[in-house]
Amino acid sequence: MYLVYLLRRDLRLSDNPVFHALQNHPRYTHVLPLYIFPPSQIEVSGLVQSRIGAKSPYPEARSRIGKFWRCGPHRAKFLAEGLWDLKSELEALGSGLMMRVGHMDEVVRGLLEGGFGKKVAGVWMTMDWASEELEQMRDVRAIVDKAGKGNVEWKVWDGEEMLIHDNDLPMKPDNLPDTFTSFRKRLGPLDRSVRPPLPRPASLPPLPPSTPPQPHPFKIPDSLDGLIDALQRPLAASDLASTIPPPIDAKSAHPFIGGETQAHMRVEHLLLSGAMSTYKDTRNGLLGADFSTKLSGYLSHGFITARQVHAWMSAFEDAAADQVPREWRSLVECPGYGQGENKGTAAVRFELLWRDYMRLCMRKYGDSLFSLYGFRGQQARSTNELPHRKGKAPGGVHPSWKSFESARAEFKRFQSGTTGTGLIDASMRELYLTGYTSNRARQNCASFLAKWLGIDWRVGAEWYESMLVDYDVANNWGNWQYVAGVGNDPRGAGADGEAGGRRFNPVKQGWDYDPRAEYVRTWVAEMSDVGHEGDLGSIEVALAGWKVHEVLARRAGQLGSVSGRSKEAIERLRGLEWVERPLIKIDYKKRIGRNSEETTGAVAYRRERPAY
Ligand SMILES: Cc1cc2nc3c(=O)[nH]c(=O)nc-3n(C[C@H](O)[C@H](O)[C@H](O)COP(=O)(O)OP(=O)(O)OC[C@H]3O[C@@H](n4cnc5c(N)ncnc54)[C@H](O)[C@@H]3O)c2cc1C
Repeated sequence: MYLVYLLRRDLRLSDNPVFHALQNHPRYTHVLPLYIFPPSQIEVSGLVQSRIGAKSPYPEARSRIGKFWRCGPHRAKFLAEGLWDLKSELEALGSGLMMRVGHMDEVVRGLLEGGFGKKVAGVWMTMDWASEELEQMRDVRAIVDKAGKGNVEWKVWDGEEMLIHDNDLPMKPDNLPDTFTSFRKRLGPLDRSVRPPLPRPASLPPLPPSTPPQPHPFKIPDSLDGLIDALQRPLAASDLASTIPPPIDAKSAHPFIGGETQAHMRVEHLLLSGAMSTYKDTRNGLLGADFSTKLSGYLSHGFITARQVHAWMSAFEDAAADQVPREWRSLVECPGYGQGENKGTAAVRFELLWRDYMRLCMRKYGDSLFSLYGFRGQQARSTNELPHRKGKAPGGVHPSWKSFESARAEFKRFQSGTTGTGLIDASMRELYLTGYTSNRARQNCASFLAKWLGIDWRVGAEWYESMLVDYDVANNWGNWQYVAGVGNDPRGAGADGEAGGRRFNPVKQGWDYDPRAEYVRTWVAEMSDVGHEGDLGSIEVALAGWKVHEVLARRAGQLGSVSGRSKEAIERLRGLEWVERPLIKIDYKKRIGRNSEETTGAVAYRRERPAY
């Protein structure tokens, strides 16, 4: 009796309910773990066999509005690494992983009607609440019912990807409060509500003795490098690559390899190095690998679960060394070991709850996750608020979003990091080049696009979907909505500002979080020398390029006080189109200390307009 286990975002052995249940299973003699590349979500044409005339039968996997690749090169690589890791871990247990291309229901039909004959007695998968994934599940179920003729067990397991299990929530997802704070308050102390993770299986049933081949025209590569190449090759030609000058000496904040093994190593590193304990103080950082956990990519692909992170932090806090993998025993020597929850571990849990909350919002609001007026639009409709009639969009959101069509050129400059606003440009270039950018930078970029440029925020969300290594349906679209003022942010759609609600002033945020313009200098090659000596005038230029003339004029009589390198770097900016003509000039004046503008010490800020 064979079982087919369809994997999606549960690409791990430990804390996996299906693998857990399959140890010594009485019914299934053979199990086929199967990963299917969905051609609408990831471009599969690179997996076509290189024969003359061979062509992918599927349309390109592009986004709805901006027509970007839905899965860009960074995530494609991270996914391939994770699949390869899972494959070798499964092989070590006497099992394996089969990879295929196609619509999930087609592949399952092929196995039930052809490949395995009548030997398949079960098809299992884990739950995923995103709308495309729900549809996939419905389609597979229909095939199992039809082709299985009642003889095939169909089972959908809880994916266990939440920190708090559904059954332990004090409310049903339909009654989820519309603010995170109310949700958090209703949960009570976490320790009682997080279930322990499931152990890694010690053994698994073997693969079926033979597995049907991948149908023509596709071929699954037999090496990790081959798989990465096949997934990245079709994505290669991008006109942005020629627009973004390569940064000098920039190091990715996300140099990590995909997969469960690496995910565990990352948690080990965070605990051993103390980075988990200092997280609260460092989390708004912009540069380096350890200012935040960088667990998002591992969580998004299901290489690790939130409750594993919680459990390992708890083991560290409670001096329960037997609860962590054996190799981590040097944990006992780390500062903070056995001293209970600290500021850092509490803050990580808090963020993991945000993750749960975004998932629950997706369940509550379904497809309005992707609609222009978002959750607020749906809330307004359900309360019979019909503000459109009064010339307003639902929930107080300003209605005049520019469409992608009408704002193509502006969007291109946003994408390529040539807006003229330093923090935004650095982040957009970092995203394109590495697949990662910090939460602080994401908030600013989303606010810049949606609230300052007034462009349809969904195009930004699509671009993030394409570029992010850690793309996650609920987190990405939910956070974009939140910042755009159409999601569950109580201050999101107030009266302030033309586009409605709270918005970040990216120049002020630059001064607050990148006060020496190191982040801008790292990613914006044209700015690499601007401000490197820490003089405030050139930092001002790095953060708000259009200030170049003002700063040079201010210094006309005192240029001797600025070194040649800094002065030349600023002067070189004068001819640059995107510096001279920024997309928008956002006002912010820093109050200059008494000692002169060259002071780099403590500074006071004056708000020119509401900024957060
Ligand atoms: C516009 C925008 C788009 C985003 N898109 C994504 C996305 O596609 N995938 C994604 O995982 N996160 C997304 N986030 C949330 C957040 O920016 C990332 O989770 C975080 O930057 C990842 O880095 P980290 O793992 O070091 O996070 P840490 O700061 O170390 O946080 C720990 C974990 O908590 C969770 N988390 C942290 N912040 C949030 C948040 N605001 N909402 C939900 N969960 C959170 C993540 O799982 C993260 O790994 C987005 C945020 C914004 C503002």
